[in-house]
Amino acid sequence: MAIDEPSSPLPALDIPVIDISGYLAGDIKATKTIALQLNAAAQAPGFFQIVGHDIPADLRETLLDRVVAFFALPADQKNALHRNNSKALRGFETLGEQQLEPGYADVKEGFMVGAEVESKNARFLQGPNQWPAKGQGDGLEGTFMEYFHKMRDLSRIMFRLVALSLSLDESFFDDFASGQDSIAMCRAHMYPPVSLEASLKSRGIGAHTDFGALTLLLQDDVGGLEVFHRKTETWHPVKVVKDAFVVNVGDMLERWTNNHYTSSLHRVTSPISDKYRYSVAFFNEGLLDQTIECIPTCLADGEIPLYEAVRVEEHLRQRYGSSYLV
Ligand SMILES: O=C(O)CCC(=O)C(=O)O
Ligand SMILES: [Fe+2]
Repeated sequence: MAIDEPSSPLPALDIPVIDISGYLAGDIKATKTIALQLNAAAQAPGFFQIVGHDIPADLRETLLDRVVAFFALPADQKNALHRNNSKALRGFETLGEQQLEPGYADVKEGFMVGAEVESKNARFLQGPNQWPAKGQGDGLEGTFMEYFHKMRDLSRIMFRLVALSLSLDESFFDDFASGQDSIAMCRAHMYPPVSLEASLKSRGIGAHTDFGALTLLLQDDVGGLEVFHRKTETWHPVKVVKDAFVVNVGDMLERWTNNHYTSSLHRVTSPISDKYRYSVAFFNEGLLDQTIECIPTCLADGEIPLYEAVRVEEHLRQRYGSSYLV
C-alpha cells in the first residue's frame, strides 16, 4: 500500500503502555523492567505511551482548555502573533502553512512556544515567545510555561530511561535534554473537522518523522494519530489512553543509535465528526553544537556507523527549513 492511501481499519499496532512510576519511586527492579520495555518499543514500532509520570492531570486539562480558547480567538488576534514575526518559529501558524508530506498541506493550526530567550542572546530556534494581548486568551502564558518547564523535567527522566535502555550511564543525555542551552519546542495543534470525502484527500498533519530526538505528545480523546508499520506498510491508529503521553523516537535518536531505535512515519487524519482535535507536542531538539554520532553501545562487532556525524544545528536547520511552505 502506498503511503498516501486512506487510513485502514486495521486493529491498533502494538504500541505498549509503559508505567514509569517504579523508576520515579527509585525501584531498581521496576527500573530494569521499564528499560527493557522501552528498548523493545523504541526498536519497533518506535512509539509507546507512558503513564505513572508526574505531570498533574489538572495542569494537562487546564492547558488543553486554554489551547481550545486560544484557537477560538478571532483570526486577526491569532494572526497578530504569526510566527513570521519571530526569528525562532514562535507563535501562530494557520491552515496549510506547513507541509510534511508532499502534496498535502497540513489542515491544522499551530502555536509554538519554547524557553524564553532575549533576542540579543538568541541562536537558531531560541528567542522570545509571542503571547496574546491582555483580555485575549488570558491564562495561556502562565499555564503553557508551567507545562513547558514540567515537560522539560519529564524529558530528563525519559532520556535517563533511554540511556539505561542502551546500557549507557544514566546521565548520558542530561546536557542534551535539560542543559542550560538545550532547545525544546512545544507546539499546540488544532485540527478542524472535514467532510469524509475531504478527509481522503487531505491530512491533519502529513506523514513525517520527527526531527528531534524524542517527542512527548499530549492528545485529547478525539483520536486520529496513526503510525506507519514498515514491515506490513500499513497505517495503525494510536489509541487514546487516559492520562498517557504518546512518546516517539525522532530522527536524531535513530541516527544516534545507528537505526537501532526507529523514527517511524506518523500522521494525523482530520476528524470527520463535528469535533475539533487538540494536541500539544513537546519536541526535544537538544544542544545546537552537539555532534550526533553513533553511540558505541549501538555498534555490534563488525557493524559500521550508517551515518556521518552531524551537528544538531545543521540537522535542524535543514529539517525545519524544508517543512514550511511560506
Ligand atoms: O497532533 C498529533 O497527534 C501529532 C503531531 C505531530 O506529529 C507533530 O507535531 O510532529
Ligand atoms: Fe510528529
